[in-house]
Amino acid sequence: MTTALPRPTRPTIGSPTLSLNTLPVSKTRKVTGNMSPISPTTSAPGTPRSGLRSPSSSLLPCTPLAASALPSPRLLPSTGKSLRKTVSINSFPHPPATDGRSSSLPFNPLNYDKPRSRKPKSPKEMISPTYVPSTPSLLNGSGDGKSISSARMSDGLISHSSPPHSRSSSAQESYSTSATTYEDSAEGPSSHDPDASGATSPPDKRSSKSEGKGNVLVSVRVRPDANVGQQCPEGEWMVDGRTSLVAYKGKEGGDYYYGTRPDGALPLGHLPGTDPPAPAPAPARLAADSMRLDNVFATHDKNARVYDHIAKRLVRRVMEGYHGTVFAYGMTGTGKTFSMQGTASSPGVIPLAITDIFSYIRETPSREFLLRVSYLEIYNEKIYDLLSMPTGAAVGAAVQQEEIKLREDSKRGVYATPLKEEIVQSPTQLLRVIARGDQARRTASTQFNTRSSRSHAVVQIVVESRERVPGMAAGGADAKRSGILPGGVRVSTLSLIDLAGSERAAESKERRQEGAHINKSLLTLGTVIAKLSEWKDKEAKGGDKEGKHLPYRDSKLTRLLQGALSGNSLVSILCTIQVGAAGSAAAGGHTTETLNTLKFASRAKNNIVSHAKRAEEALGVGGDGGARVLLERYRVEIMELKQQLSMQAKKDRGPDAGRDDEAEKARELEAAERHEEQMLEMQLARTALKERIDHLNRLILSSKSIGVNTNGSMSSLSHYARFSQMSLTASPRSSVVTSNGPRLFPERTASMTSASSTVGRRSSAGRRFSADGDAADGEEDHAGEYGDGTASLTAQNRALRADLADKNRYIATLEKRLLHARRASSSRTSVGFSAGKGILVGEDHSVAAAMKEKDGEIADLRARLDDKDRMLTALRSAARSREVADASFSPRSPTTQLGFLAGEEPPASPTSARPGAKQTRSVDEMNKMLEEMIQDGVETGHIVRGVHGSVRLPANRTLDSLVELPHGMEPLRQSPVPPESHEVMKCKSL
Ligand SMILES: Nc1ncnc2c1ncn2[C@@H]1O[C@H](COP(=O)(O)OP(=O)(O)OP(=O)(O)O)[C@@H](O)[C@H]1O
Repeated sequence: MTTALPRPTRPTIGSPTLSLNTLPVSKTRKVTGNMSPISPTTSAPGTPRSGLRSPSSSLLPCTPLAASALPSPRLLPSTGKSLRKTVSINSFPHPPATDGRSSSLPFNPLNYDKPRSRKPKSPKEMISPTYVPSTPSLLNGSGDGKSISSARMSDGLISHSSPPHSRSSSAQESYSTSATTYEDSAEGPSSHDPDASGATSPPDKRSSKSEGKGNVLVSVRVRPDANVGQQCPEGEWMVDGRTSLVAYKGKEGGDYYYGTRPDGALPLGHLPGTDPPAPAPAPARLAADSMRLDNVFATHDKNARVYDHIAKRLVRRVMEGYHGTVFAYGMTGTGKTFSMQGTASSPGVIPLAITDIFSYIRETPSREFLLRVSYLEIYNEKIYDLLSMPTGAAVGAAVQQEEIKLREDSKRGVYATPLKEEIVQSPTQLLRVIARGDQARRTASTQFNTRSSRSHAVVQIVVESRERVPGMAAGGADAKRSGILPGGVRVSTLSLIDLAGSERAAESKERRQEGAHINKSLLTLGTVIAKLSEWKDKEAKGGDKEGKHLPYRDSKLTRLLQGALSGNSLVSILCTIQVGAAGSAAAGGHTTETLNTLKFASRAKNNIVSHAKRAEEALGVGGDGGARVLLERYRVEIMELKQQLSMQAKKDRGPDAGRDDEAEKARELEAAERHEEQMLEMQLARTALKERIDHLNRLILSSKSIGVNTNGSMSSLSHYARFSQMSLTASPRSSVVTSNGPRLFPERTASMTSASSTVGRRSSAGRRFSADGDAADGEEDHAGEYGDGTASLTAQNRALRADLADKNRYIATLEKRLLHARRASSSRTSVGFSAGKGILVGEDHSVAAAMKEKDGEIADLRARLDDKDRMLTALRSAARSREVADASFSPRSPTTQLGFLAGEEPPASPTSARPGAKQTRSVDEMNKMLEEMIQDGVETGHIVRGVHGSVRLPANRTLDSLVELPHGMEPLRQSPVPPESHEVMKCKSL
């Protein structure tokens, strides 16, 4: 089945150390010193250029052969060594359809075939019905009391049948690692019993018993010799995977057996937690520390098989809450990196573990998980963060990094800090992170390995998990409502360590220095492990429980492994060796090293006693340990953020919504105000227009009233002429006053026309100063209504008063408008006037300009008002003079002689004066003055004298010409006359 891995997604949860994923770029490792980069030509066929490791094509499974059948000595390792290629995480192989492990095609994590479980080749291969590992262990299954259905294969390895549900690990995103699976039939796929001791017993009891001892797996893997093809090159060595036996029958070093004796009788060596084996008829030179190994992998065993036996169970336990450590130990070039990282066609422990981790997560919907990964190396006794290394750094360039130190606390044990941890959410993402670290790791060409790891590399995957409460994920609303919080968070760590290889003194100084550090740290590791038995004894006696006498601090490696070595972790050790026929390159000079490795394995198996316990569930985020529980921290953070969000949303809905409403209301209000303003403006404009019309009407009427009395005397004519002139003079001014309006109310142009028409019509009804010079009409008019002249003066006075009142009203209106405009904060809308155009609503005018204009208008109006006052005073005076004159000539009107117009002040001292003479004189003077004025007007052509003594404008003159007053007349203050006013005047004059 072809499946596709999901594309890596960026973590949605932030972390202080979270960084964006980067795609692996170059697969070549950074090399140090004189290391020569791997040549593409040295890559095994089918290996992608990414620098992935792949097995040599010449390395094929071999069958143990008799020493006599061993091939002849091979080339020197330096010349015939197989090449090392870095595992390309994102180019892992497509598991082949047949066995899933022999494809040489580059692996594409995004699309590969689901591998099939490996099946026994034939029934004959099953030679042993059941194999129960002798060491009780959570890792080999015996320790937890679970039955492991396993079958020994013809090659001596164990094959366990897979429970139906267990293969989900090889579903999407998984590699087949199924040579061995263990039965968890009692556990449902969704209920991985965290109790490692079995499903039939109360978890805690059983686990406390079983967790006490023997949780160390020690395995040996023999690397094939590239120069001998499929033939087993053991020579003095015998490797039997079937019986987990490695035996050396050397002439010099004696016989060493690791594993079951060749005769299959009894295991060799002492098993921890069991009675010492009965004295066996061991070979004479049986090594004292020889003992049974958990697994011996022959040269033809693939990485998947190795993983299945040494790490699969441990990974599962880690997912269940145990700390787990897997490390590869061995001489340089023996296959540690090959086993841990693997190749494109044969992924190693790390990628397979990652696959299983995510498979487990998929199989466990009842819990939620959070994974973070760090990757460090110990190089020359210094710790470097491989995830913080600058990518693309020059080969051998000094890496500037903050010094990473090891610290210890009661909950976390020993840990490196500051170390970048990346949260990962998919296998691809995790693999890429590790691939990035691999690129940064220091490698160099050595005598035995063209790409020798010059550092110990530690991948740490921290697994946080918590029981998922249905409907309450991440402390959601349901959780809050119900008040039930999800369970505590369990934190466990899987450490996958690829140690640098022990080696002899190298030629180059740099290599020697590196080698010295490597050897020293490995020696310290060996010493610590060797002393563990001593510590065990002391611990059993109640002393040195903390193992203070153990030299953990002698090297960074042992310090970092302290937790695992002291038993807090499940441990699986893979020791890699390379054996060869006597005299072969593989054997030559390496026997001692190989034997040392086996001794190390033996000691580790003997001495390391794990009492690993499942991690306690951390509740809350307090405390040292709790503070690192990101799952809990994030849950709390998410809750807080959700609260903030809801508060914010409320705020937004409340005040903001209120703000919106307010804004809406404000807008409406503004619009309403604007509308009101417009209406007011219109109203004002209408009012002003009406006032102007009324005013003009009054003026016309006034002009009638002051029309030259055709029945009267010349005095009367002169009076009327004079006043008519004044009135006419005033009329334009009055028109000017109202014609100032157009500047403010240009919309009245049309109305103005109408008004003018009205004026014109009315004028036609009673025109006095007809421009056409129709004297007859004028004289008829004069002869009519105002024959006596007295009434006309009174009427004129009244008209002037009305005009004054109009002006006052108009001023009040303008003031009101000005006030309103001042109140308005901005010049949002104003009704602009444009000559000849309609109302322009919405034009923006600056308030200041409008105010200034209005101020000017008001001042102008006030000035005109003054003019009116003066004119009124003059009229009063004239009226009085006339009345006095009338009284003096006509005894019929004694009452009017001293009469005053209503509201007029009486003469200052009517009784003291001699009215007769004075009044006669003043009337005469007045008549004289008027006559002079008329005469002036006639002489200058301003006025045409009619037949009956009436006056009119000449045909070619307009009212404008009347502005030029006859000599002696007091000129009234002139205001600018807009064109409209002339229009009006013209209309009037028509
Ligand atoms: N089991 C194996 N099958 C095929 N090839 C192997 C096996 N083990 C190792 N090799 C090859 O041997 C070479 C050296 O292996 P590797 O680099 O893993 O050794 P190492 O122990 O990590 O060395 P060092 O300690 O120097 O890093 C590589 O080219 C690798 O492909």
